Amino acid sequence: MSENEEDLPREQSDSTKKKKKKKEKQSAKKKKKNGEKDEEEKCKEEEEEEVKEEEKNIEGILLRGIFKVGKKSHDVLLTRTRLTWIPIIPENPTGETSVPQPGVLLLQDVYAVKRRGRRLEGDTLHLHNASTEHTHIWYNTLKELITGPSTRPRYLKVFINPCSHKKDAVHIYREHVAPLFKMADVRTDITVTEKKGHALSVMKECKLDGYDGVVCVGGDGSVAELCHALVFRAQLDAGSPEKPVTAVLPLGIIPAGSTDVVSCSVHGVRDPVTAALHIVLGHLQQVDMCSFSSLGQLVHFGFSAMFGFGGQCLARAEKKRWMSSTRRREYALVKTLARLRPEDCQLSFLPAKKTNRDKDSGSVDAEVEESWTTNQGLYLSISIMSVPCLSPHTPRGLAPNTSLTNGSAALIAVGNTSRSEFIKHLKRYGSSSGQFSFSFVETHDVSAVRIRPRSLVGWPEEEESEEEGESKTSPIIQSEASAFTLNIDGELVEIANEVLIRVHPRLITLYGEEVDEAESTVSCSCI
Ligand SMILES: Nc1ncnc2c1ncn2[C@@H]1O[C@H](COP(=O)(O)OP(=O)(O)OP(=O)(O)O)[C@@H](O)[C@H]1O
Repeated sequence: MSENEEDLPREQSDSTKKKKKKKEKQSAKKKKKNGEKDEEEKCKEEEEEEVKEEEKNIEGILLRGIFKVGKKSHDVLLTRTRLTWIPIIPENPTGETSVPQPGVLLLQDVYAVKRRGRRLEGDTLHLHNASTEHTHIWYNTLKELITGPSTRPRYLKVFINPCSHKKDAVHIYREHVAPLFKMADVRTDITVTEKKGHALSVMKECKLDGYDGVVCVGGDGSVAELCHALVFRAQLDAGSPEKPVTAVLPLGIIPAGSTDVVSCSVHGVRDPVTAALHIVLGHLQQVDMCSFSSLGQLVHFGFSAMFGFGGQCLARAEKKRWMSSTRRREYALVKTLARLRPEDCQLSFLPAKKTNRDKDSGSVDAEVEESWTTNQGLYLSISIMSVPCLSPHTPRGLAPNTSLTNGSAALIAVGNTSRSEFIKHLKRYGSSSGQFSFSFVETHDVSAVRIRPRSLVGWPEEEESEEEGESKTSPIIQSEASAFTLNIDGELVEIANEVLIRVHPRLITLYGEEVDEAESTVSCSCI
């Protein structure tokens, strides 16, 4: 349990204020003339409501007792919604008495937390009483109140990717998360994944009935796999191969990767404790997702896709899996910039305002008329993002103009330009402003995007030979004109022919909340 300092409402001073307010209203009422009947009636109604509220507060006391908080005795009161402890101050021989300041804890915060900016931290309030019987009654009543009907999970399916980033996901879970789950009485069923696709295959078949949510401990790749798995499973269960179906279970993300974009977008920080506390407290946030399909076949569900620079960077990084993730990323960034080349493609999009979304069904199929805008040309980068994609590198996000639940995605298309201008554009993401104020950058709020590369040529010959002898686990980038690569939520995905991306409002629920900005803890010095 803890004391939430920011939320400390003062019950006593509240009621004094209410009485004062009541008196003021009564005297104001006396001054009123006969013609002001409406005003008078309104006052009367408000007054009655206040009296009712006060009565409710008094009646609502479930338990009352004397406990030691620290070294001092306190009068402790428990109602359905709060725990209040008022210091018992002995009367002063001079007759002067100071007004005791009560402490108040809202039960919605128990297992309770303190906020430090975006970070959530556990805190403890010890109530001491010598009587075992007395403390048991308090313990059981509190437990009953806290675990009553709420969005707090009681049983979670947990997936841990032991190979994420620094290979410390298991340690992060054991050290920072498991103790919080245990204290909050949350049971878990843990799978430590053995290979790529393991979480998806478990999710396709396991019984979901008993779980209140799913938890992913890993990086963006693991999150992408589980988000896809949750929506895909909902689609399977609903027998709806064509229409995406809203995921039944919420997903909690314990960040253990190198960038943790989705986690940052719903927590504002890369902090396993904050993430675990959002789960424990049942903070739910609905989030828009995209479906990626090609020639009528679903390829993936996800939050973001990058074509061109973002795809090329990831492809290079994946070939250097043996490097540390920071070095790998910097290497790929520098090398892709050095060999910057635009993609020749046809880009079509459906502006978001042209659609009549059916938010409840999570579908954009109810479009009034599909009025696509189509451009053909050379693009250095095309990004589609249904979430802002916050990270410590880009605190305001790669797509600051979109939000988690606005039902649309940001399309950011960067046309052909010089390397130096492109670098200027990239650098501005870190400083959070002006990244789109270039003549070669266009942004649109969209509900669908179609990309058709004109020629699917892959990498030039010289690069193929240079990358020889790399990790066997690297995704293969085909050099024949049969597929092109997309970076979908940090995962390399090959797509034959064209790709169609559609936004599906509120397709998934994540544990967390909408945040404007991520805590910036790193800076990239390589460009
Ligand atoms: N035991 C495993 N061995 C190898 N790969 C795994 C294993 N378990 C899961 N994976 C896969 O590893 C991929 C990358 O995982 P994840 O994103 O968690 O780590 P990361 O790539 O190091 O982190 P980041 O994306 O933040 O850099 C995912 O596609 C996941 O499916």
